[in-house]
Amino acid sequence: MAEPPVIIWEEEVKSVLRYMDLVPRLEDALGKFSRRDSAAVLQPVRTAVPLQKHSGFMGLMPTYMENDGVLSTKFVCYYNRERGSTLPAVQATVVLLDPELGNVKAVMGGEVITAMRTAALLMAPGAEVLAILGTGRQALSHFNVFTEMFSFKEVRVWSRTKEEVARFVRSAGGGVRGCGSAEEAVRGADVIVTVTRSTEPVLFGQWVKAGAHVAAVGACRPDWRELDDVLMQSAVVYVDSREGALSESGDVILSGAEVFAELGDVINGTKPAEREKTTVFKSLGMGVEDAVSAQLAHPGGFLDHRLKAARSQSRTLQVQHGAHQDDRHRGAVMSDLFNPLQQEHGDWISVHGMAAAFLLEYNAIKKLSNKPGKRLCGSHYITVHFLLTFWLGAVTELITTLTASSNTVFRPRCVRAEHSRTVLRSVTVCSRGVRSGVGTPGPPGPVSCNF
Ligand SMILES: NC(=O)C1=CN([C@@H]2O[C@H](COP(=O)(O)OP(=O)(O)OC[C@H]3O[C@@H](n4cnc5c(N)ncnc54)[C@H](O)[C@@H]3O)[C@@H](O)[C@H]2O)C=CC1
Ligand SMILES: O=C([O-])C1=[NH+]CCC1
Repeated sequence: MAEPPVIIWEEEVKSVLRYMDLVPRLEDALGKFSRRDSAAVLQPVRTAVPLQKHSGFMGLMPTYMENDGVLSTKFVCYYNRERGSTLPAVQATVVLLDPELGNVKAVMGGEVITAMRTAALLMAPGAEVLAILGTGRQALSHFNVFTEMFSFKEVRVWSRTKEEVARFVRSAGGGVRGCGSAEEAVRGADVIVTVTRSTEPVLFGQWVKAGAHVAAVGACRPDWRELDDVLMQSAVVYVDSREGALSESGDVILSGAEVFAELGDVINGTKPAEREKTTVFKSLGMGVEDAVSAQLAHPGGFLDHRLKAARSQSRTLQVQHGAHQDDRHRGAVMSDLFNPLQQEHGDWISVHGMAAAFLLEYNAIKKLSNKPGKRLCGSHYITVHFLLTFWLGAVTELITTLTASSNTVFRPRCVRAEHSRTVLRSVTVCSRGVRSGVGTPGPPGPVSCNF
């Protein structure tokens, strides 16, 4: 008998998903998609059911990743709202199924997934000025990921009303310049993100600096536009899916622009990233992006430990969002390395590790001291004590941690959180250097680091 489906609310998804985990998986998924290997990714073009009365669509986005055993679909409703409307433009739910039995395993809030996986595709290392047109949900997720991964000298934002701009500047927590016109925002910008609900162009080629990168995220219907013909025809155009762009993107279809490549082609190295030229990435969103995001966040998935921790109101949330800002990256790296490290009582485990270390040390010193003519005292004793405590402490703590979080009888029931927030911190810092090959913290490589 299949288990009943688990419901995972938006707040839970939010506390589990992090760009550090998402980015490499999206990169992998886009690469697989562009290889058109049906056992890797099977993803038909989104089916859009018109919701005439409400000026919207319901999109159905099924995806099957046979090799990875992932079957999912997203239901997403997206709207062309009236001016001044405060209703959301996008509402989404992701459903994960068991590909063998066909039962629903999890029903998950899809809005955080949609916001994060869309923003995570748009990276621009080396760029100095970022301009965002639009101040809604996607605008904020793009701002968050860009400023988390890169350091822009200037971030500008424009929207249709001063109030919206002011609200965005407030919610972004400073470091953003509100602009009075779209032109003012984009002139001279290295990266421009269009995240509006507009159905007419809001960005014009004559404003765009040569060599800039434009990420066009809105305009997801064949008769909706965000970019004008001049820009579309003069830029090198990248898309997420060729089939998708040719059936859904007004910017591509109505401008007659040629699609140069999919992002996955660039990831696979089969098409170049034309860094010197003006580039447009026309994003429409793909089911496979939702599938890998949902797979990460669902029970039993790679981040299961975080989900459990989030559900039991663990301290994980404090590590992620709270006082320990610098632990955000470390925490993610830690979970990459030792996943699934699941200690809610990390300190409890650390104490056991330390106790084991002291026992070993006691025995070692006793043995040394018992050798005839080799009695330890004074500075020798202190040196041996220090070395043994340090190394044995680190090693035994790690072994205790791994054992306690393993799927064996040695794992105590109470063990649920990510790691000790005090004693294990030294190990966390070390592990970061080991993984990245460098000693200093830093973000991972971006998905489309190519622009
Ligand atoms: N490519 C993708 O994967 C995805 C695309 N989208 C699309 O991104 C766009 C933004 O989505 P959200 O941020 O969720 O919407 P939202 O409603 O939160 O924000 C929309 C923003 O666009 C502005 N806007 C609305 N009409 C405008 C117009 N005529 N001219 C200029 N600005 C206008 C609003 O003032 C607001 O700042 C939508 O078109 C949505 O369909 C959303 C999710 C994923
Ligand atoms: O991929 C997605 O979820 C969407 N694309 C356009 C609106 C929603």
